[in-house]
Amino acid sequence: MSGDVLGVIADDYTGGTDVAAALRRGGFRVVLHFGLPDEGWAAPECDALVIALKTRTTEPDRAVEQSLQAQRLLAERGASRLYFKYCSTFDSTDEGNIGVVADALADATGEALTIVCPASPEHGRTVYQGHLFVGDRLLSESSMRHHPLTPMTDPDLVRVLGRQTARPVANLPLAVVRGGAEAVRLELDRLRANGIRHVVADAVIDEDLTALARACPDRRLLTGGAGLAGALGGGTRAHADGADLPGGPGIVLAGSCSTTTLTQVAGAREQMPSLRLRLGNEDEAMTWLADHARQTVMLYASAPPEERGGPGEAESFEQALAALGRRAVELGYRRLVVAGGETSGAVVKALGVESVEVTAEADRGVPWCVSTGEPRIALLLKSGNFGGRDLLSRAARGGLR
Ligand SMILES: Nc1ncnc2c1ncn2[C@@H]1O[C@H](COP(=O)(O)OP(=O)(O)OP(=O)(O)O)[C@@H](O)[C@H]1O
Ligand SMILES: O=C(O)[C@@H](O)C(=O)CO
Repeated sequence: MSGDVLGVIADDYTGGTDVAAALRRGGFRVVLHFGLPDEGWAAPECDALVIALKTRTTEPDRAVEQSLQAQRLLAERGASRLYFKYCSTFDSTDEGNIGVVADALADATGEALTIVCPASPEHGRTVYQGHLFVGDRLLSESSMRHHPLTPMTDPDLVRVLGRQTARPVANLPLAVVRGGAEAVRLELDRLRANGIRHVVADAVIDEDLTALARACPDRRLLTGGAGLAGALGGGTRAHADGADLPGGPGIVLAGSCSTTTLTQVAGAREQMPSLRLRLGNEDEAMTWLADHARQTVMLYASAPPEERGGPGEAESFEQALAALGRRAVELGYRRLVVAGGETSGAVVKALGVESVEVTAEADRGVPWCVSTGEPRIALLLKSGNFGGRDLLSRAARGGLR
């Protein structure tokens, strides 16, 4: 692989598929790798190479180390520009990891100033006066304030990031963004001359992201959600059609307990045989799966708060769903729909899938990923908060948008 490749480092697996989908929509041919590739990995020909890590909630030092390793691997594979993708709800804590990783990547790429732009208008994430909104609520008034690992209780991203880095942070106001690419470029030059390292950019509609992207054609490092990444391609949609998915029945494995996923699980239960996984019925679930192996089915652990086990059970559910995923492939399933970021990480690891080609989306930000190795497996890894009510049932049958 050679030439002008965009390198992307995502801080979780479903975030990796989200940014890959946005890039594909923006006209890039995208290859996605789950976890750090081996040194000798020969990346397939592509315009954007995404390495999805699981660094969102790890120790900051570990997140930095892995991100730097990914940066080096991407640079060696022709990536002249780098994009650091984190959550559109800026999931992080005062200890990290967005600030520390962005600093390390800026130092490694020799970039003096970075854009910080989690806005994804298509998902209702907008930034105004440096404040992040989820729909019509400030971040701190959204359900993210109750997130178990990264509770977001401060909507002012200049302040939030200021606690994660010792380097100066400033806001790029919407008035400047609306002035267009040249106005943005001049203001970024001024901020850089004043020693600013991180610029939290306001963006409310897709055109704001386009202006930001146009202002930064040569920046070696940009950071943000899927929205800004998608804008980098200029939206030519050159690679945005169709998907050649393997046939046969599909299987849904749901471990996300978000409100969106619970609604989707309820929808899928009306459409296909399903079994709820509880700790203790794993063997029964394996037998049930084998008995239904010619049908499109769903196995789910997803449950509302009052029916959930404690946090100590989360890992057990992930492992149980991962084992069921592996068994499903042995039984001949070639389309797997997985709900939840952590759950997706466990399933992907159990399957041994590393590199995938990113193809058409089943819903906004939820693309089909087809393994490049054998057997050819199609995976739909769904972020907890993404997708309409019918997504799981539709996707299990190979549906596209
Ligand atoms: N009934 C249950 N009781 C306790 N924990 C559960 C139960 N069902 C699922 N879990 C766990 O809840 C966690 C859900 O996290 P996961 O990242 O998969 O979903 P999410 O947070 O909704 O997705 P995303 O990170 O994409 O927004 C997993 O660790 C899963 O094993
Ligand atoms: O940016 C988002 O909201 C998603 O891609 C994500 O990172 C979910 O974990």
